[in-house]
Amino acid sequence: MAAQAMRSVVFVTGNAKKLEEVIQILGDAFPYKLVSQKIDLPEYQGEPDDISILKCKEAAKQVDGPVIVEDTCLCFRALGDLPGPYIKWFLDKLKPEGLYKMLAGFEDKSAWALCTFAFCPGKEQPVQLFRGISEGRIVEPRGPRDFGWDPCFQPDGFDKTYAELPKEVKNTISHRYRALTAMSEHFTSQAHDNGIPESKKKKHDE
Ligand SMILES: O=P(O)(O)OP(=O)(O)OP(=O)(O)OC[C@H]1O[C@@H](n2cnc3c(O)ncnc32)[C@H](O)[C@@H]1O
Ligand SMILES: [Mg+2]
Repeated sequence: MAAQAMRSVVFVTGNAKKLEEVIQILGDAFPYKLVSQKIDLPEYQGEPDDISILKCKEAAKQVDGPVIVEDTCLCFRALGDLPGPYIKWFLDKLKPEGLYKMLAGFEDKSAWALCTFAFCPGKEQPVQLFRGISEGRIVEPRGPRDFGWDPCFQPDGFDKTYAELPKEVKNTISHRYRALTAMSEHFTSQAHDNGIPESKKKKHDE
């Protein structure tokens, strides 16, 4: 099938590392051509679902076409799930060391990462959400510093932080992997329902 016959969708993010992981995780397992656009969307406040919906609607307005956005929260149980959607600012000011120290007075170091992908087919259209969660705990930072709070998040079942784990491992267990799997499955079954045979859905480079 010719590449131009494939519908494309714009992934809007200002975060190059997110984009890198999304491309690595999706591979060709997505029935749309993913095009990226770097736009720094507003950091909304509120509940994660509401934030993702607002963010996606704004992206659809700016792009004026089908878009995907993603929002990531890091929630500390001892802190009533904060910083949650505000993790970006906490990380920016405190760095991974400070995130770890925030829990010094608490026995419970457990945390969970939530990734929400939001899809909107166009301006003024409804938004669909796809979520993925990874459970873990906040530890003294270890490993490379190239992506956000990875050095201080140790996923359950592993003795390494996200930063220490090989990318191929993080990308098969992460909050982002789980959310992308949910989104991919949805669109793949939708493409199937629309009568596009399985063999044509994935082989878009032929
Ligand atoms: O333009 P967008 O897509 O919003 O990119 P962003 O960097 O602003 O991202 P968020 O608003 O979702 O804020 C999440 C924060 O958590 C960081 N982050 C997101 N996913 C991460 C991951 O898998 N590992 C470590 N840090 C991550 C990210 O760098 C931000 O500081
Ligand atoms: Mg953001």
